[in-house]
This record gives sequence, C-alpha cells and structure tokens, in this order.
Amino acid sequence: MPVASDAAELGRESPPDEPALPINELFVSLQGEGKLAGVPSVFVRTSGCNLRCWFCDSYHTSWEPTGSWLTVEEIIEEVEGFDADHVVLTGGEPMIHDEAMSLLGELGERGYHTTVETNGTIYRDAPIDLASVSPKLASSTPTADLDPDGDGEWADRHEERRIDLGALATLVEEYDHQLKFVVTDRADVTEIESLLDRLRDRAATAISDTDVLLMPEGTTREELAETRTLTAELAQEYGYRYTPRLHVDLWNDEPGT
Ligand SMILES: C[S@@+](CC[C@H](N)C(=O)[O-])C[C@H]1O[C@@H](n2cnc3c(N)ncnc32)[C@H](O)[C@@H]1O
Ligand SMILES: Nc1nc2[nH]cc(C(=O)O)c2c(=O)[nH]1
Ligand code: SF4
Ligand SMILES: [Mg+2]
Repeated sequence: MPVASDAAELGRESPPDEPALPINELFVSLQGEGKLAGVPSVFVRTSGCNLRCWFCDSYHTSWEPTGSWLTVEEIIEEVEGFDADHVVLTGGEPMIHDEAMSLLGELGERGYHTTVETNGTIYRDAPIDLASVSPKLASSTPTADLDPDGDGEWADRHEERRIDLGALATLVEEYDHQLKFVVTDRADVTEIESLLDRLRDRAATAISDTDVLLMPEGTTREELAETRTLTAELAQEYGYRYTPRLHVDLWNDEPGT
C-alpha cells in the first residue's frame, strides 16, 4: 500500500525564511502513468497551478489550492525516509515555483532519479531526468458547463495559457521527455496531431512517436472504464503509446496513491 506523510502536520501555514514549497501531499506509491509506470516512487505534490483543467484530479492544488509550507531541507528528509530511488515532483504545476529548482538540485546531488510532471507552459533549467509533459488540449478548458467551481470564469485565461510552443520546444530539446495527452474523445487526436506538427517544426530535436502517450481521462475506475478502450484504440490507430492510470486501477481515487 502507498504510505503518506501528513504534509499538513509536517509543515506550517505561512512560508518560512528558508527556501520552501507549499506541499499538498508527500507519499510513496508506484508511478501510475507513463514510461516508468510500475516503478516505486516518492511523490512530492506542490500546491498552486497556472491552469484550471475542468477534469483536474488534484482539485486541492488547482481549483482550491491547499498546502502546508515545508522547507526544501524538510522535504528531502521526508523523501529520504521512504525506500525509493525515484522521485516524482508534481502538483498543481511544480514549475511555477522557483524553489522547486533547488529541490531538484538537492535530489539530483543525492542520486535520485527525478521526474517532473508538468503542463508544459513553463521551461526552467534544472536537473530533471524525465520531463513528463502533459500539454493541455481544448477539451480541458473549463467552459461554463464543465466548470467544477463556478460559471466558466477561468475559461479564457486557461485557453490563452494552455499552450506555449516555445516552452514545449525547449522542454523536449533539453530533457528526456514524454508527451502525455489526456484523451476525452476522438476529436482530441486531431488536435494532438496538429500540435505535434507545429512542435516538430519548432523544436531542434526530433520527437519520436514512442514518446507520445495517450492517457484516458478519468479519476475513478468507473470513469476510466468509459474512456480507456477508445484511448487504446486511438493509440493503435495513430501509432502512439497508450498509458494506463495504474494507481486508479489499483486504489481508485484514494488520496496519497
Ligand atoms: C494533476 S497533474 C499535475 C502536473 C501538471 N499540472 C500537469 O497537468 O501535467 C498530473 C497528471 O495528471 C493528469 N490528469 C489530471 N487530471 C486527470 C484526469 N481527470 N484524467 C486523466 N489524467 C489526468 C495530468 O494531465 C498530468 O499528466
Ligand atoms: N501513483 C501515481 N502516479 C502518478 N503519476 C503522476 C501522478 C501525478 O499526479 O502527477 C501520479 C499520482 O498521483 N499517483
Ligand atoms: S494543469 Fe495539471 S494541476 Fe493544473 S489544473 Fe490541469 S491537471 Fe490540474
Ligand atoms: Mg495524479
């Protein structure tokens, strides 16, 4: 079973003087998504995001950001208390935080393999072993009918911000990467194809289809049951990779998994 440290108990309500991050969750589990699915990993989940996907499975980091401030040193201590050599920095959007870079530096120095889960709107230079980039498609936009929290107030801002071709190009140029797209229906693949065309024109590095992963949308087993078959068939049809959401299959929507 995954094991969590209670971030609320470990941290403090306001930022201390030392380098620190607002942490929503810190736990050990199996990487559930992408190329490293199945690998025991410590997850450090920061709070706060520059986007508002309607389907966000981490509502308390985006729509209602909740967290407790831990210093980078305290985070490292917690990570070292778990028996895993892979660390996944996620959120929310971890790249909005300056101090995420010093955390990655400290982890790199200690020999950890680092994955950063990011929406791809921000590039930063840091010791990242795998940039797990999940660019957000039009189907993620919180229009009035899909908004979990209001009446579509975030839709325009989300739409303007969700793709930054320059940031995406630099991320794929500088880091080992995977491009992990959340699929809600068939129309998403048309947008993925045209985004990849634009990105391949822009980036100085080749982007391999084996680094493009289609992931079914869904935060529960029941929701995934509705989306996974179509997503897998689209991956086969277009020659991309399919990624499961192992943690949802195993532990449904339990926090800290
Ligand atoms: C919560 S996000 C945090 C990292 C970053 N903000 C991002 O979106 O990539 C972590 C991963 O979960 C995916 N995700 C979020 N909600 C999802 C849902 N309802 N179904 C499938 N994947 C989801 C995101 O696309 C991303 O790959
Ligand atoms: N087990 C597990 N694997 C994951 N891979 C990416 C996750 C994330 O929320 O970024 C995640 C997560 O929340 N849990
Ligand atoms: S970008 Fe990531 S954290 Fe932000 S709202 Fe979308 S899925 Fe949630
Ligand atoms: Mg998750």
